[in-house]
Amino acid sequence: MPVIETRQLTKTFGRIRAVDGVSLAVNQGDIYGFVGKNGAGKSTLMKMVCGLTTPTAGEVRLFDGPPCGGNPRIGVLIEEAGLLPNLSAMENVMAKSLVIGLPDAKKRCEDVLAAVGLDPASRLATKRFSLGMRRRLGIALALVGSPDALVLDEPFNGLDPEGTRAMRQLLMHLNEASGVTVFISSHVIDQLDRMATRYGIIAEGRLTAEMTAEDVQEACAESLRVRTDDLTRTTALLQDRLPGVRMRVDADGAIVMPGLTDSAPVASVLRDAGLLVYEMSVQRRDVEDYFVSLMEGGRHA
Ligand SMILES: Nc1ncnc2c1ncn2[C@@H]1O[C@H](COP(=O)(O)OP(=O)(O)OP(=O)(O)O)[C@@H](O)[C@H]1O
Repeated sequence: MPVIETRQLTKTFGRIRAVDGVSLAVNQGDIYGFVGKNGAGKSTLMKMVCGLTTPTAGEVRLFDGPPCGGNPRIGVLIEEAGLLPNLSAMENVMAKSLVIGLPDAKKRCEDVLAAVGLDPASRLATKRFSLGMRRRLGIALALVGSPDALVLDEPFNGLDPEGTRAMRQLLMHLNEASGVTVFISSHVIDQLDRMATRYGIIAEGRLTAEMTAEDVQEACAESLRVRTDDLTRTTALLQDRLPGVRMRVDADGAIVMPGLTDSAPVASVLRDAGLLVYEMSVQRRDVEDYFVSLMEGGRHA
């Protein structure tokens, strides 16, 4: 079941089409990594999902129904809305838990602050917080109501590598242990790698690709790359002689066989057929390079 669904969602600011006809579905149990360069439209889409801004066109559906204001089943971190600057971290989460009517609020607030690495006993006003501390508190506020789903816009911004790792682990634990669905944006693919179960790529307001973590693994797996003087014959021959081997053809006419690293059987087929081999190499595509190419607006190869 889709927890979050957008249908042809569009937002324009004057002539800028910040989000341009995006239809995506975040399913129950997904950690959906929403990836795009600065200004690609991630925050604008997430704000529409959370009802913080109205769509110019299209529709948002939450839990298979129309969105209702401030849905308590969804915890949100978008920019820094909601921090009370003169209050401490504990007072901030307590304020939110009173608004949503949490039972046993004090214990829940202490637990959630500890989980994000903030001291519940600290009296420091949030206006004195570093960017990383504000991010942690924002995540605590998103979590305090034990939501079924989280919408997190660039949650790792301002966190150091150790803080990023701890936060990733926390989110993965919530997903695995409690089935919390996570819709998370980032322009740094490294932050989502080995965490996201699915990805959506946004470039200039458009969803240019959607894929599973397995798709990414396959696209970036070690592959044998072969280029000969006759692509059609080579493809037919390899399909015939090496059944079960997956193949794709790259833009330069090379046949790429993901997962195959032993060149001997391929070399022998090509030699017997008298084909001229221009190139035969084992290559591995860098995950970051792959995403950068998709973020530029390229299609999912
Ligand atoms: N309130 C606004 N008024 C005018 N233009 C806006 C407004 N909000 C966003 N935009 C424009 O819409 C486009 C998408 O912006 P958005 O903030 O959604 O991108 P983003 O992918 O979240 O970027 P970042 O990673 O930098 O946060 C950008 O061109 C931005 O300048």
